[in-house]
Amino acid sequence: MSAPVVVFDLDGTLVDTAPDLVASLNHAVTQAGLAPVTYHDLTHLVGHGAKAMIERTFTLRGRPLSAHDLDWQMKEFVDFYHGSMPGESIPYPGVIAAMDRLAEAGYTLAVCTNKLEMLAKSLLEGLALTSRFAAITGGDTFHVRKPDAEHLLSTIRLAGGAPEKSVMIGDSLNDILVARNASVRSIGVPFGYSDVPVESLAPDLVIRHFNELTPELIERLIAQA
Ligand SMILES: O=C(O)COP(=O)(O)O
Ligand SMILES: [Mg+2]
Repeated sequence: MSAPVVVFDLDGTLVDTAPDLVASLNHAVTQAGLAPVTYHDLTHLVGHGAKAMIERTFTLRGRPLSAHDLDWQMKEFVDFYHGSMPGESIPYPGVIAAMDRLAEAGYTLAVCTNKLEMLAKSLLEGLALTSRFAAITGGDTFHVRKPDAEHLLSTIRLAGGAPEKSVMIGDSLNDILVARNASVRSIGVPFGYSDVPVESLAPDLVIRHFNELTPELIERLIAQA
């Protein structure tokens, strides 16, 4: 019988990556003459991977972006971001202790992010978190990514778990949608980068702080499935 699996979104859920995302995005777009973006802009830019974040920035600034320039921007962004890791990114308050509690209770942990897998793995390595996860998947690991159910289902499968005994924890629409599409229970967190209140995304549950994330909470959520 497989252990319950708790799947974490990365940006805005497991780790506060905003300062480094803003710095790396601005490193790229300001070279094309765009005015830098702010932390506040990020809530409208993050969640669909680096390519979408760059495209959205050019749209925000009313500037065209050719396929060639997008490739150049992606290289500038990825090289700068990868080179600066782990930078100022820090795990959210209480999440390390929560993962300790879940692991001690025999739970399996995984990461399912739309960040490029290479960047996600490099960041988690830089934060010495890699060994905690049975699976780490990015927006480019499979042929689909969140909110496509297959991204989450494949992550759970890779972690050796079962969807009906899994919970997805995330900060944005893609996370709650991917869980719903995969018939997996979902927990929303309000401190990430969503452009709407996480409650409005109708997760199965909202926790205000990772101190609330306990094996008992997960058991209750899975039992309701
Ligand atoms: O890279 C992004 O757009 C963010 O991805 P995530 O919130 O799924 O971790
Ligand atoms: Mg997120």
